[in-house]
Amino acid sequence: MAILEVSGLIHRFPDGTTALSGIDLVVREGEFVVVAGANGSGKTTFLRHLNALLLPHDGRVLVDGVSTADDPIRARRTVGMVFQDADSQIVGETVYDDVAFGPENLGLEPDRIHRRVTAAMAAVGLAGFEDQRPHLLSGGEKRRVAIAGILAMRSRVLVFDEPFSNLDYPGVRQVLAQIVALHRQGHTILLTTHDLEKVLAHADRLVVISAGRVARNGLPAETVKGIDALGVREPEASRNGMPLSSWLR
Ligand SMILES: Nc1ncnc2c1ncn2[C@@H]1O[C@H](COP(=O)(O)OP(=O)(O)OP(=O)(O)O)[C@@H](O)[C@H]1O
Repeated sequence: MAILEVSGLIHRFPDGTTALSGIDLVVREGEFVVVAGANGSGKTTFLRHLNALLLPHDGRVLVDGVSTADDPIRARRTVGMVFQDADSQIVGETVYDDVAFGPENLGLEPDRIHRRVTAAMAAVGLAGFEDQRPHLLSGGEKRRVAIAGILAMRSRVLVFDEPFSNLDYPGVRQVLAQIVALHRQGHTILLTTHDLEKVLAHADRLVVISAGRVARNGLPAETVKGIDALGVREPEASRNGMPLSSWLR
């Protein structure tokens, strides 16, 4: 069953830049899709359409069968987004308040909010951080706070824009392990990265965007071959004819 159906999606910015020039993509519930592409190819603009932060100028984006233009609130509840810049996503004075922000906006009762926040924080390994100030956490911890925030919303689709940027090796491993665990629990995952080496072994599909269009779409091990021509580095293992390996092993 398709949870996301994008067809003929066009996005133009007010200055005339056409960032997306006809994206077609279907994502099934429970899939793990990696979206790659050179700088400026349109990845972030595309992701922002999935939870109705942007709306199509032409074409359509269906989330669980409903157009984002018709019901943006529903799209925002279904699709949770972890932005590249973790600081821009912090809204609470404490980690607890920050994670509680989403469920509070859903209008849930305090008891339910508390249960959801506690469960989400435990799931990302942040139990005990409740009273800390989010701005003072490390980059990896901030990203885990953002992940807890979308878990507390019970988002079925989790979208990560460059989740490994600015993280050290343990930080990458922690966030990657978190994403892989969420996929195993049944969440649909979409993730952009310039560093396919870290994640491709876990993905069901690789989609490459070039000049605002889907240039490639298929099984990771096949689709990644010769990808350099589209401005994305082919992992060393793939170049050498070896199976894709994971940073978690
Ligand atoms: N607010 C904006 N106004 C005008 N043009 C924009 C705006 N935001 C992005 N663009 C342009 O739209 C195109 C797609 O940008 P986008 O950020 O989606 O690319 P990206 O693939 O995510 O790039 P990166 O890998 O650098 O993050 C680029 O040409 C970019 O310059």
